[in-house]
Amino acid sequence: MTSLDTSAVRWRAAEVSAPRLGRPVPVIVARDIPYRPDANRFQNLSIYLPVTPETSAMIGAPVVSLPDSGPDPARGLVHVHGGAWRDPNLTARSIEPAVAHAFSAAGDAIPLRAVASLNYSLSPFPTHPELPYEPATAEHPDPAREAVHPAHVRDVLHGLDLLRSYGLADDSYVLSGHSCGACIAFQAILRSPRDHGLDAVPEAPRPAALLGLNGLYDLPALVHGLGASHQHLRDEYAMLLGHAFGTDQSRWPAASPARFDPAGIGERVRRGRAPALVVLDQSSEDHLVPMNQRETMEARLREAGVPRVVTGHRCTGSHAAPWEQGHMLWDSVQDTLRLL
Ligand SMILES: N[C@@H](CC(=O)c1ccccc1NC=O)C(=O)O
Repeated sequence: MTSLDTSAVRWRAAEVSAPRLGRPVPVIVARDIPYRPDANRFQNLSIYLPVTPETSAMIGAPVVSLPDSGPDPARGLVHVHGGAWRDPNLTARSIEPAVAHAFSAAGDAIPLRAVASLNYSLSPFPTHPELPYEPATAEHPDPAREAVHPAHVRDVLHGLDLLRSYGLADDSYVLSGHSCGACIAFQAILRSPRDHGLDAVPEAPRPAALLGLNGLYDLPALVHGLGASHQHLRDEYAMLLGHAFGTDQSRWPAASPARFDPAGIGERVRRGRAPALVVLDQSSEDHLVPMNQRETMEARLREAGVPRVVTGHRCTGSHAAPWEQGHMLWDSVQDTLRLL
């Protein structure tokens, strides 16, 4: 394997903000660290740290590890953004409002030592209002927007492997995902890298918990089981899932976390590859995702014998509100940390 040298990226001082916070919050950040040797523009991740005397001293230094967690079992958050596998305007930066809330407390009150947010290659989006991309007719090919499953989850597994090399250990972090990002996070943890065709990539560090927010888990049901409230989205979902998973719908169930073999999920929990805690939160006012996505996923996890499957109640309002507002995502993470 080609070795990966990410030391060209350096820690910097920056500010992040959230709609409900009166002023920006200072952070230390390393942006867009590539996790593949010949990374496209989305094969990278960003890491945010609270400002402390130790992290301030890192400004200007190359990124070679996560800061030491010290004696306290402070934890990390790793996030996988949404955007229907296709929206180039929805990136790893969508975690910033939640980071602002997380790091707005003073010093010792901050319960996280680091937040990492992953970008990953996207699928074509020919009908995007400002940035349409259709590989067949594109003037300039853009490999970063031509991913088809399992390319998205492979990217995320490579990103988690880079974080492992930086010191991310088993049980040291919560893995969260919003919308399709929840799908990808669950695909990455509830199955092995080998199941996704990655023989050379080790298992991801085990998250202490998985947190799914307004998540997509059952792909066939997004076309054939939307229910009356979301029925009008049927054609849109058929199109976007066709780009992300291929138009052969017989392949969609095997890619759906809510349809993974329960015995296989149970086995991964017993072998210590999947967490004993999963929190699923779905806004009942979400105009893009019906409640049955969470319900089906929850039922499958219970059937698989995951020790604690908890329904979160922080997500309200629109589909994007949890990350746009930041506080819902952060409250969900805090609830999850309290359950550990
Ligand atoms: N602007 C986004 C909206 C979106 O994220 C989305 C749309 C339909 C169903 C699910 C969505 N998000 C899941 O990641 C898009 O249309 O790609």
